[in-house]
Amino acid sequence: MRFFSFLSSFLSAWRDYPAEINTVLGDRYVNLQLLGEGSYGMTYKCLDQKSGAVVALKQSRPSKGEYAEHLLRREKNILQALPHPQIPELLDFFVEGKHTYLVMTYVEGDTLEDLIFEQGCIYDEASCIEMTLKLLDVVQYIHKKGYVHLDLRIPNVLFQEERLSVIDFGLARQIGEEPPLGYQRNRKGLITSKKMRKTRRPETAYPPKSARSSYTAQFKLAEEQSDLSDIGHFMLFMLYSSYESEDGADTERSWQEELSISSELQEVIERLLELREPYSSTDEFYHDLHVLKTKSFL
Ligand SMILES: Nc1ncnc2c1ncn2[C@@H]1O[C@H](COP(=O)(O)OP(=O)(O)OP(=O)(O)O)[C@@H](O)[C@H]1O
Repeated sequence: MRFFSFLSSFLSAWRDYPAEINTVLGDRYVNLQLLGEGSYGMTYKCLDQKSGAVVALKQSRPSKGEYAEHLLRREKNILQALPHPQIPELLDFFVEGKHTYLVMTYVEGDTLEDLIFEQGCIYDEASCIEMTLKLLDVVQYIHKKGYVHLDLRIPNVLFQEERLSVIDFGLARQIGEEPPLGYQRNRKGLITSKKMRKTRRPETAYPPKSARSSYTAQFKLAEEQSDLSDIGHFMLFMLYSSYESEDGADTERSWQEELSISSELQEVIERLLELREPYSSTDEFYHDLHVLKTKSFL
């Protein structure tokens, strides 16, 4: 039994082996770099020989069969439905042999994850509010179009100087839509990751249990609140970048106790994380955050 499971994982790894650098995919796209490997596909940075542009190309994993193709087709439809300068534009989609390919614009910039954990950027209350308002411009657009992103994590938000972009619509759904059958998410990069522990926070203090449960739920509900809850975590990541733990303090404290933030911002985040009355809409949250921004610059 063990031998068969070993053999099957060996065969999957062999079939899914990423394309070599400089391989031409789809007779057109030259692989410059493997950007990442997800559960259902691999993403490459490629040179489009026809247009001369650098693009991002997602390739399905053959070992995941038709299901990987189905997920890429979904993502293609969603990108097509959301034309926006801060969302990747769908450029091409094709099936070749065992693979399905989705080609989109390559977004330059650093992810918020890199800015915090690799480059040591520090965000105070005012800059956290400023960045979140920028993110909300895109999120409001997505929601108004009738979709939810459902994966608004710090590796999926990129900054190029002042410009913010949102990527990875692989989990996005129409509001109210059921998740695609059989989908299992690779939950890497969540707030419980080792990276977050680098901040020397007591591990159990954050996130609060009720907030963590929305992450550990196998499927999020396709409603605005799911994205708002992600934005709550997004804001806490930014605010923890300026947190310094007190030497020798090993008592467990909640994020509310650890972070030196205004009571107004704390209340906003508690509403996002549903620790108190949740926001009834993204617009209501936007309004409150805008009021806070105006106050913090007075
Ligand atoms: N349009 C894009 N422009 C630039 N980089 C991108 C683009 N789309 C994805 N990436 C990068 O490619 C890598 C893999 O992206 P992908 O969307 O497959 O997400 P993942 O989180 O690695 O996989 P999964 O969501 O399946 O777990 C990530 O590092 C991401 O930053």
